Amino acid sequence: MTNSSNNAPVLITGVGKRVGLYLAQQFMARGVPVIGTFRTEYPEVVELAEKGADLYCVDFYQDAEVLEFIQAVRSRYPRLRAIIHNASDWLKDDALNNPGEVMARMMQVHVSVPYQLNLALQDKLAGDGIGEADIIHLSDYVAAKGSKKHIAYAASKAALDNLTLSFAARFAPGIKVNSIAPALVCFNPWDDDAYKQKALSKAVLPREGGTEEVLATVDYLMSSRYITGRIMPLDGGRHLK
Ligand SMILES: NC(=O)C1=CN([C@@H]2O[C@H](COP(=O)(O)OP(=O)(O)OC[C@H]3O[C@@H](n4cnc5c(N)ncnc54)[C@H](OP(=O)(O)O)[C@@H]3O)[C@@H](O)[C@H]2O)C=CC1
Ligand SMILES: Nc1nc2c(c(=O)[nH]1)N=C([C@H](O)[C@@H](O)CO)CN2
Repeated sequence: MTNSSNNAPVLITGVGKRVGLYLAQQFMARGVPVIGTFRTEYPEVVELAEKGADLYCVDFYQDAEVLEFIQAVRSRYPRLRAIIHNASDWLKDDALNNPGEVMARMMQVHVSVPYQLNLALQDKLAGDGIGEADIIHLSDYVAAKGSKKHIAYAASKAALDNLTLSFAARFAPGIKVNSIAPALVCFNPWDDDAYKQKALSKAVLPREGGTEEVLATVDYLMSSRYITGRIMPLDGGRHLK
């Protein structure tokens, strides 16, 4: 479990809801400073800021906002303990009646922004010892399998996993870089029973993994000093069916 030993903050993208919000809340509860990005200012975002999180409203589809965020972090923080790239837009291929725009958005939020943040903040992350700092990419089981209705999304998550390989090699030995590839963490409010039963039936462990499992995997990776360049499955045994 990551506590506030040297008090360097953890940077988490997409803290407005669900996984990102849970990770931010849990790190804050441990006394670990949190830098977070959000797009929509939900009440939970306001609450997180009131508890001391340093939050920035950043739409990753706006390049200027991304660059402004990078400059703000670089000017305010001498060190970072970790960067957790959680922000994600789960667009179907027919979402915008413009496949080119869908692909552009998927590559922007899941690949270009993590790429820019990793390069721009590497010197803030570099630890003194071996593997003392972390970059964690939230990927997806479908990066390796594909998806019939989220082709662009799955391709962008596969590209994100390729960033894991490249940055792990480039940033060693000070910084570990790994992906977490969940299958089913948590359903969305609009998911009906038929969808839920179909999704649950795809794994030999038929359940939602839960945000707690994502945090446990984050903690495992951050406590390691010997795992890098790996895609950590979190999928209930999807590959066994
Ligand atoms: N939930 C699951 O079962 C699974 C999740 N994953 C992955 O785990 C991670 C967390 O999942 P989950 O919590 O469900 O994700 P959600 O889709 O619920 O939340 C993603 C967050 O990213 C933000 N975001 C989306 N687009 C942008 C953008 N253009 N600029 C800035 N922020 C943006 C959203 O902001 P806003 O609220 O304003 O839209 C939202 O707060 C994601 O990377 C996801 O792909 C993988 C497999 C399964
Ligand atoms: N950004 C998001 N990515 C994904 C989500 C989500 O809600 N937001 N949900 C899934 C599903 O859980 C899918 O894996 C099974 O229903 C995948 N990615």
